[in-house]
Amino acid sequence: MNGKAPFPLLPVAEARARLFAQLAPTGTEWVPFSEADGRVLASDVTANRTQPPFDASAMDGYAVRAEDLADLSARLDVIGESVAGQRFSEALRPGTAVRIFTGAPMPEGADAIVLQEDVDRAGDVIAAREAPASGRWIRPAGLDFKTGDRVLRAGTRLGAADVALLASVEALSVPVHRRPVVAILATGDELVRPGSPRGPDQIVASNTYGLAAQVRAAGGIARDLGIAGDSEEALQAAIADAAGADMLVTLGGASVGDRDLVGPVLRGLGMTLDFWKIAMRPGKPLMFGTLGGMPVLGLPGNPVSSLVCGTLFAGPAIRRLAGEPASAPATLRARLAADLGENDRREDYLRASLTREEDGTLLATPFPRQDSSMLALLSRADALVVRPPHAPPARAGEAVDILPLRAI
Ligand SMILES: Nc1nc2c(c(=O)[nH]1)N[C@H]1C(S)=C(S)[C@@H](COP(=O)(O)OP(=O)(O)OC[C@H]3O[C@@H](n4cnc5c(N)ncnc54)[C@H](O)[C@@H]3O)O[C@H]1N2
Ligand code: MOO
Repeated sequence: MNGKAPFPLLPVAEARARLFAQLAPTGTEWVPFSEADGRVLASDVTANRTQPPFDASAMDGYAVRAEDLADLSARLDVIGESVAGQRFSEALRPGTAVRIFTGAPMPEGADAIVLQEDVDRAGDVIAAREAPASGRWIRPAGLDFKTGDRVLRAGTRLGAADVALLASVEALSVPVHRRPVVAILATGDELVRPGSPRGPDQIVASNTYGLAAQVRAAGGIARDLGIAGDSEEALQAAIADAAGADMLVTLGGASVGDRDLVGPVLRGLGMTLDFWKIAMRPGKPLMFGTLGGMPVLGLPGNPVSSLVCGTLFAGPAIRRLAGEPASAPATLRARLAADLGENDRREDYLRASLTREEDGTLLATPFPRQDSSMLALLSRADALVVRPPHAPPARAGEAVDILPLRAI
């Protein structure tokens, strides 16, 4: 040690709060409801109709007056039929029943359904084996929603059920946030695109593609700015191509080496630096600032560091730009399958596999190697085990927070 105090590192949660503080959702556009899945609502949606629009049967059977069947020796005359799409137009008189099917309107005067399985029918006369209570198997008008009900909230990312609901409430077009355009710039003289000729000391660039996948998963549009060499001129020219994007993500050149020029060049172009270096492993050299109002996130170049920072910062930032609420990725609880040593001052995100015990408990096995260059290991990981700064040694069996990386 040279005796100097270590460079202060910003806690992960504080870094994310500072990032969110600079992000505003994109503007609004209208899309047909049928193309709205994956988009984020810019306004609440209210129902333009009532569902069901009438009291409806929930079962196939007979619409009756419950009081007529209080005595099971009663016989009821079947006087007609109500089907979905065509109601029985008369009212039910005492001592009568109407054949009815699921979803069909209840005839006036009927207050219960008796299931067809509970009925003996001879010609047009029925006897019930079960006495239905008043209201049984009836869906009252408006059970699902009524005209004017708020059925979806602004900030909701629309899924399959939501799109079906939009159809049902006849919200024929809906206001959604524009998909944020995220410019991605890889940096480094050593990098070449996959499939391109390369020299013996060159590396295939991979981070752009992982980041682009994360951008799309978060609802954004990835704009690939290519690879800039490690010179001020190359970086300046490439950064100019980010004009008009909603966010710029740079990859690599974020650390302290002589060729780590991304921060200095951005600051030279007028970027206001918000933070650089956070208490996280991998991902310590993460940088964030704003350039002419555009948020700029500088991710470290190590492939695992890039993608873990993408998961923890870029993804949530893009979701926020796309109109979702500001929130950290959700963690789950799991039990450790192995002992872990004491942690240092950086919040640790350990690549791990997941299995389930017989009772359903998740069991996380951190990989023995955690080098932030090892993409094959990240691809094999099911989750990241989160270890707070200065966590004491942990024993196998202890509960820990995990961040799932794939559906479990
Ligand atoms: N003296 C110190 N050295 C380093 C420190 C430090 O604090 N002091 N921090 C280390 C940490 S932690 C990280 S993380 C790295 C990150 O450095 P950079 O962001 O400057 O990344 P590069 O040097 O540009 O690249 C690192 C590594 O990753 C490869 N790389 C870069 N971009 C891509 C890409 N688009 N696709 C695939 N691979 C990429 C690059 O070739 C290097 O091998 O710094 C440590 N050093
Ligand atoms: O943060 Mo670096 O990502 O430890 O390798």
